[in-house]
Amino acid sequence: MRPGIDRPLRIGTRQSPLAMVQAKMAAKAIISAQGWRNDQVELVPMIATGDKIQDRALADVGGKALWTKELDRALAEGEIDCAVHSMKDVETIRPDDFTIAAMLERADVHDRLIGAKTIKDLPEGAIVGTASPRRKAQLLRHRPDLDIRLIRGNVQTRLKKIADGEYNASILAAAGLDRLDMGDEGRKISTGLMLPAPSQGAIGIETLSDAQDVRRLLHAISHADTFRSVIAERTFLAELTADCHSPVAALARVRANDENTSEIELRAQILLPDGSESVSESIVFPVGDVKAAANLAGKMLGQASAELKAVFGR
Ligand SMILES: NCc1[nH]cc(CCC(=O)O)c1CC(=O)O
Repeated sequence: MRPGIDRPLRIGTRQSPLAMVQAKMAAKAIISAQGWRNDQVELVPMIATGDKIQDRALADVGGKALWTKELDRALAEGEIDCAVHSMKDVETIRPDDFTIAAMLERADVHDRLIGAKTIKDLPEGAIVGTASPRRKAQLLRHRPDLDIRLIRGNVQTRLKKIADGEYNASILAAAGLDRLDMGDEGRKISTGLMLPAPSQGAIGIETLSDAQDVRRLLHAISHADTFRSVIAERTFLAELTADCHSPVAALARVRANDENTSEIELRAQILLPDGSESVSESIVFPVGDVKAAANLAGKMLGQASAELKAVFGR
């Protein structure tokens, strides 16, 4: 049975509005690359554990696995042929029998501030809602006076909480807002002020390592520069042994150098959770130099205080 030919290709996704849009983007890319009819693919929406928990920071409950566990099970048991993920929510270390076979071209990597024009413009002591240790630490680094409080829920819920005055402001990924047709919401925060999370803005599609036919379908739609950049960011993250408690930012991009060969620029930041210390570095290395991103992590930890090292278990 060839998926897509003898039966529909089953694409697993979370059920949240953002996940559904992203899965449809992946489906569309496969359909157009193969010249298929719409009914040759089928979306299989599933509820992730993380979607049911709204009152605690996910980092305190079980981290990124909350987003992938149910889809992982469905993939392993053959209920779906592939799973679409926000790469930002995918653990750095994945089961060996799974392969991230494609990434769609990365969207806007920036974070957006909702509820104020700039971080500077926020009133003294303003309440900013976020569940991200990275955004919290970065905000406090610029504005130690801010009152950072936990906010959960999907994008629509968060916007409502700000409109209702429960929070003065919040920060959301531009990619998610744009994909939900809420591109007018908020103001872009520069990457110099707020470097994004590793993998932000990237959509990945995972399948079983031995599913050669599905891997071929996915390979045909993969955006090579996005793939390389995100792998560099994830290599950096893995070397830090960071988890979702850890305030870490990383952003890579592929660019051409003077000799017209491709190189990767990787910028990264690690912080203490209260923003009182941060180490920022960047490197440029040839595409294919897989060790370089890992080396950057070692170099940055070398510059960190004992307290900051301890955040990464050193
Ligand atoms: N952690 C939740 C999450 N995972 C991916 C996105 C946005 C889409 C993306 O980064 O690709 C978001 C929401 C947010 O951070 O605002």
